[in-house]
Amino acid sequence: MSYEDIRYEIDGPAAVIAIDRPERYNAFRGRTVEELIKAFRAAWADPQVQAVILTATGEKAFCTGGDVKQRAETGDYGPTESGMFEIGNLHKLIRDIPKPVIAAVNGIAVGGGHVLHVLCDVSIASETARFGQAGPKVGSFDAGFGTAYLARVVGEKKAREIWFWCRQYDATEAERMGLVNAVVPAAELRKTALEWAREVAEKSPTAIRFCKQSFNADTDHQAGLSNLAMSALDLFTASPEGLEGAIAFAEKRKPDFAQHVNWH
Ligand SMILES: CC(C)(COP(=O)(O)OP(=O)(O)OC[C@H]1O[C@@H](n2cnc3c(N)ncnc32)[C@H](O)[C@@H]1OP(=O)(O)O)[C@@H](O)C(=O)NCCC(=O)NCCSC(=O)c1cc(O)c2ccccc2c1O
Repeated sequence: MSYEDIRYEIDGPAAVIAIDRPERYNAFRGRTVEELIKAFRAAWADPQVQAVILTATGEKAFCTGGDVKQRAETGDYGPTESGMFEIGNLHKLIRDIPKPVIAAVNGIAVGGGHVLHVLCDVSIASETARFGQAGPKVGSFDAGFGTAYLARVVGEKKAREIWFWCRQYDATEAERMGLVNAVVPAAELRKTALEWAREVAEKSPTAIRFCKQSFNADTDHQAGLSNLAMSALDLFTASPEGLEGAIAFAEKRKPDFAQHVNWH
């Protein structure tokens, strides 16, 4: 399978999936999401693969969510083979693949990119990583799992702070709030993620599968919430208020949301 926006390789018992758009801080467009889905499905089907590592190329960014420049240009996240923007299906796949998914967060994880690492089973961060949500700054919101599951991870108060204030948190703060499992020097990130993959690969795959499905069962109702949020997002990101956020980002200016205040 050939990929343009990601890299896929097998390293020992692990499939390493890396988002490869460093010039856009590894933001995803529709094609990126489609390729990630293909890669996760390939990893699911491959009996040699006992764990998946999700990471990205370069030292700056893990993933900065939706490609805001693309959205400012075309009003959407660009063309795909299927004709659909399947981010909701990618979220479900990361949860449903019956193998542990390890996020190796090599840089900034923001917006929809932050949601991706939150959905992974465990997250290992480089000391240089930064974390946060950005939707309300750019006229978007990656709700569903992005809000409800985050609240399960860090608690309601912290999740609301993260979403409403759109601040950034360094790796030490992320570890303190239970958002990541370990923090390592940048140069040791891939080695550490592979060590975790090798260690978990020695365990019973069937026990792991049942454990993962059992953890998921408790929050699977959030998939319905995610469907609803994605439908709402389709409408909101194409609205004048949504577009103002994306266009302001592309024009490197502060968005003017004041004209859209409407509490009725
Ligand atoms: C991530 C930053 C905080 C980094 O700031 P910093 O100052 O370190 O770096 P720069 O701002 O100079 O960025 C360097 C370079 O990268 C480009 N870039 C960064 N992020 C993106 C991006 N998301 N899309 C496109 N390009 C990006 C940036 O323009 C610079 O390029 P130059 O050519 O100018 O050098 C900061 O960059 C930042 O705040 N980025 C935006 C983060 C963001 O708003 N992300 C999108 C949130 S919305 C979202 O993720 C989303 C998710 C979904 O699942 C959806 C589902 C359905 C519909 C919509 C969805 C959706 O919108």
